[in-house]
Amino acid sequence: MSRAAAPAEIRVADLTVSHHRRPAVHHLSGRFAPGSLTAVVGPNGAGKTTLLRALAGLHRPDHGRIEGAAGQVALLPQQAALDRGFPLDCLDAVLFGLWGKTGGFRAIRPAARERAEAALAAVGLQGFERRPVGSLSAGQFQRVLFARLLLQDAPVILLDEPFNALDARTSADLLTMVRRWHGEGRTIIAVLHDLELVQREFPETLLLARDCLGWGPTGQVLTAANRLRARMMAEAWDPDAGICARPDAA
Ligand SMILES: Nc1ncnc2c1ncn2[C@@H]1O[C@H](COP(=O)(O)OP(=O)(O)OP(=O)(O)O)[C@@H](O)[C@H]1O
Repeated sequence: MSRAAAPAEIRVADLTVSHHRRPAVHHLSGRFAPGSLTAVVGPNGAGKTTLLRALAGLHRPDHGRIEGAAGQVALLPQQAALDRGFPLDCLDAVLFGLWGKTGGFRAIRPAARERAEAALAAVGLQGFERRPVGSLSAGQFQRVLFARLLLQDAPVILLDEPFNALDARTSADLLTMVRRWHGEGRTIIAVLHDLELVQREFPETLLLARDCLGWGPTGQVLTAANRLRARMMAEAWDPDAGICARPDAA
């Protein structure tokens, strides 16, 4: 591992997370081992983003517990969830990753600025420091967000659809960074839709369709039967279901 502390095990116990009291993640229990590389897959609306946000401490569970995640997580949000309309240049967007630690740009030290410049260079964006983020292509912006993760140097990295809508070259470069982080002993949890990529690169998989349909070695989770079940549960999704509709729920 480079500089980050070794990750702790993350344990999820009977976790339910809701939007407007309707569960998006329902009674999930399991563990992410330190240094594991896990794909979170499932149909649209399965609760994948909600789970990542809960792990990052951005969405409070209404039932159950998350242990071991607090203070060691960095999150790459979905690009679609980000507003690129405000006037921010690439260097400041990377430095924004330190916001929680510094409390504002005035407190940014020259050493942090140098590390942010080095992070931009590491993702192939040397010379982009003063470019407004609003002027970047989707791929360039994703590189900026990866530079921010580099600067954050967290033991646990959460990635929400990190390769969505990227060209082959950008995806390959960013996948190389994910492999490197994994090689450094960090815990990586990534929401993905490309099941071929998952089968090739991710040893562990959590298959979610609000309820957990499988969590463990990818080959054992991504069976044809489990994938069919996930699709059927997505089709059966009832937006008006009450909280904790599962009959055997505690
Ligand atoms: N802010 C919100 N307000 C109300 N409902 C929400 C909100 N965010 C998510 N939901 C609902 O919670 C459920 C899970 O959404 P979530 O975004 O976690 O799914 P997902 O698996 O990440 O989907 P996708 O693959 O489409 O990104 C969906 O039914 C969604 O409509």
